Amino acid sequence: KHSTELPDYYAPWMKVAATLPHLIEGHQLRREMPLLSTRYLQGHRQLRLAHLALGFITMGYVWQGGGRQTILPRALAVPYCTISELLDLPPILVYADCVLANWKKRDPRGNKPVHSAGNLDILFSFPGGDSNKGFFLVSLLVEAAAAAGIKAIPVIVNAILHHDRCSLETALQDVALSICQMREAAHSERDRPCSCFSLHVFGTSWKDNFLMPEGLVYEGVWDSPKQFSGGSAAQSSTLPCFDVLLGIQHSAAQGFSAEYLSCMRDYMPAAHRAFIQTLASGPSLRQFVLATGDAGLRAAFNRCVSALVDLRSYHIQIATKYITIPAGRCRAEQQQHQLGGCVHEGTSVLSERGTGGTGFMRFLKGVRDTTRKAQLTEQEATVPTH
Ligand code: HEM
Repeated sequence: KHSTELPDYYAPWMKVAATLPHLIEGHQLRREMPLLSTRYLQGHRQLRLAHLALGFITMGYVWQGGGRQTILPRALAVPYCTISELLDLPPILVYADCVLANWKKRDPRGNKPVHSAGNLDILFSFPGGDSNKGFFLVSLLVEAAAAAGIKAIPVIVNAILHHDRCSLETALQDVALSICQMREAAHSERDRPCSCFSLHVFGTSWKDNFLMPEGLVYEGVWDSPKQFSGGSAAQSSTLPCFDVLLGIQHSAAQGFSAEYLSCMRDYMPAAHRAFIQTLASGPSLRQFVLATGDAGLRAAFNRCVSALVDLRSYHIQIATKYITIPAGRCRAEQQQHQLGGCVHEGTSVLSERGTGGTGFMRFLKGVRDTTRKAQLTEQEATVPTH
């Protein structure tokens, strides 16, 4: 069962996390908080919920003043790092927190399917109201659409091991359909108010960030400051799973993409990481399809690749709509009015974010173009593979 509540003992965390936008806007997020033990947290789901709540509080605390806060107080740092170690996740808000764990059913007893947006709500958010809620829920629906494709992966591996072409073709169709449905899930939510702007401020890294060149001091945990990357959908394990399945390697001409993407794996839940590693060390689907010389299988494989190219092309459009355009608008506003306030103070952080300001477009297009090159051609199929 998905956890949306912690034992009463943790009410101080849950209360602060639930009122975070209000506290940040009023600059009321302060150091004072009781140092709570982590020993009353039971099981993986409660640990994940606690990691989510402390992640939101930490990001709010650090960025409410535009990055002037470089020490995370002991009462936050100690339990946060203990929980992070138990989960094998870094002590920063990750995608697996703010998207995968950050939801509840509006009507828990109702009959509406959980995947319907109308029945979903988020647990925690940053200032920016419905806009960052939109980002979390859109991403969650895209993840839900990927589930059928991920479930087809073990079927594919088994089919390769047993030379079962028929099951393989059906499972590849399931993967292609699921990737198409990820795109549709993102598209169907296009009218939802969604700006990643506030998320890009409050989800910012303290790694390679000029505002916090040393990183963040986790008081009472480590003697020296630590650097970690902020939450990004690049930490989703869905597309890396499909990349590995289809033998798409983002290393070729793009050392930069490869390094960033492989670094993002450290921000995924341990089980997701392990799944991707196991898949990478298993039999090669690509080699198997080539070796069979079966045109039907090749077409099914290529439909998966095309669906992934379409998804990445659409993703480029949404990144433009939700990041490039709002960030440009905000910078222009800033120049005109010299605005203050925490969100605007954080604008400069944007240019240093993730893959680096406008550089992310080049990165996203490069990744999409490498995906396109993974199409199997008839000539390739006739070249002996060993
Ligand atoms: C409003 C929605 C979204 C926006 C604005 C957005 C924006 C971006 C940006 C700017 C990057 C560059 C890397 C970075 O800065 O960290 C990125 C990378 C990435 N995003 Fe998104 N993203 C969105 C939704 C999603 C969703 C829902 C998924 C998948 C479930 C996703 C998957 C990825 C992946 C896998 C990468 C790495 C590049 C790749 O493999 O194509 N994104 N995204």
